Amino acid sequence: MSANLPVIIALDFPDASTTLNFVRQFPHPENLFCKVGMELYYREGPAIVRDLKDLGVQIFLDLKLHDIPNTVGSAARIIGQLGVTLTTVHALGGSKMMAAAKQGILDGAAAAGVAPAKVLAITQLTSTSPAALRDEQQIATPLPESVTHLAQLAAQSGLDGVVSSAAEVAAMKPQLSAGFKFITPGIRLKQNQTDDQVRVMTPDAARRAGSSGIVVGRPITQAADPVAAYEEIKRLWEEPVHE
Ligand SMILES: O=c1ccn([C@@H]2O[C@H](COP(=O)(O)O)[C@@H](O)[C@H]2O)c(=O)[nH]1
Repeated sequence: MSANLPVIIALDFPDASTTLNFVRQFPHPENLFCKVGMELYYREGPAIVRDLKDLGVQIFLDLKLHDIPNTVGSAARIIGQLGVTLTTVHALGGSKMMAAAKQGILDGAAAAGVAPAKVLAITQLTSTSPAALRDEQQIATPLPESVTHLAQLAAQSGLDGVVSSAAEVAAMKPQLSAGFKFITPGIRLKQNQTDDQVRVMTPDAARRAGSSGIVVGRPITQAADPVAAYEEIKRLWEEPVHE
């Protein structure tokens, strides 16, 4: 996996046929990196991962596991067999749960003879505002510090990176080792509506902040011309950073 990943398209669609028709409109599906989330996976199961892999698509399976360590470890063992590139657990599940997830992925991958997925910790969802963190979760720590703390916990638990808003990356990156991944959803172009996202950034600002990869759903999937929207976001993401 290179230092900067391609734009990851969130395939938040209700079923396989809608998803595969969407992917097939791209001239080179084999160059795509796509995210399969709960909606699609709960409907279609591992078959959708196989179908996308058959088109050459690289997969981020974003199921955000969050349960007791034994349950997460067992589920991760199954995910590990699928041969996906990235997968997620919630950092708030704790260090034992994260370590169990990582071990489960390694065990599953070894059993299936595939490369193990990198395991990312969800820190604070990009739809969470500082006010919600304080008033709903009753976490008094400021949001960027909470994200940095959870990223350090994820690293100590053996995980490969985190999911956060790009807005937190510049502050936490110096405190984590080289190679640790910062994958950032909540990406919007200036003309896009923010929808339910709160901590948003443009693709070029995310790149300058140090994101390793951006995840983009509705600005591409709901665009009048998804291929053109993808190409524009990719152009901004890949724009050289001038120091
Ligand atoms: O903190 C998080 C973690 C995951 N996501 C996922 O990313 C995409 C974003 O979709 P948009 O349509 O671009 O808003 C979606 O699949 C989420 O489940 C996130 O947004 N924030």
